[in-house]
Amino acid sequence: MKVGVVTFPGSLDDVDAQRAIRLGGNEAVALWHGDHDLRGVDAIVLPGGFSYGDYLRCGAISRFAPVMTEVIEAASKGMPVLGICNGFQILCESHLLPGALIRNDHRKFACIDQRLRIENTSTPWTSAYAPGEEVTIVLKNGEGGFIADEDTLDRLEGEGRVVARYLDDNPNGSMRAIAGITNARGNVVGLMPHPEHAVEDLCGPGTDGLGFFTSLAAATFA
Ligand SMILES: NC(=O)CC[C@H](N)C(=O)O
Repeated sequence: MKVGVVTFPGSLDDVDAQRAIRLGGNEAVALWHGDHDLRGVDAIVLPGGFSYGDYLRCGAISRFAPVMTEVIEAASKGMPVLGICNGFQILCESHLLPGALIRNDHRKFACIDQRLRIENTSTPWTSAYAPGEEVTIVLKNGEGGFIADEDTLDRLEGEGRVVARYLDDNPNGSMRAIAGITNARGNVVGLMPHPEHAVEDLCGPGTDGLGFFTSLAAATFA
């Protein structure tokens, strides 16, 4: 599978995402925020970082990058898209996912190894996990508090669209301890923690994040 990773000005984790994609058995393709085509990729990762310096709100300017027109169109046709942290913020700003990410409730940047439960294993990004599997991956954000109105939260829960939930302490005040969600079709996933930083034993908290990238290699979709 060819997986494009979009680099925006201020992206930080694009190279780590490319490496994780390769370790997961896929080919990584570098895409630039100013691109007008997706170079034949089968899936897309919007990586973490501080795109456009987080000005206005995290992800608010990136949403208008030229490449996002193509990403939004491809996502609406079913292409798998994973937004990690800043990428999750961009997906919410683009309205590919509901809700918003706001400043952490404790007002500090959080950087920790975070325990999560994977609750939806039917997406192309999470099928390698067992339902309810508990994993530990890195979390690092300043605006990671997931919020949505009660109806939206109930719909996400009712339709099984909460992909991952925080265990132990809620690190940023996210409503219902939500760490990741998917769209109604299940192809677009936003995740606040960083699976691409937990793919090798040499560094980080083990390899629990690798499943996000091996899932994709095994996925078949229309
Ligand atoms: N690690 C990240 O992608 C951080 C995203 C964003 N800059 C924040 O602080 O919330």
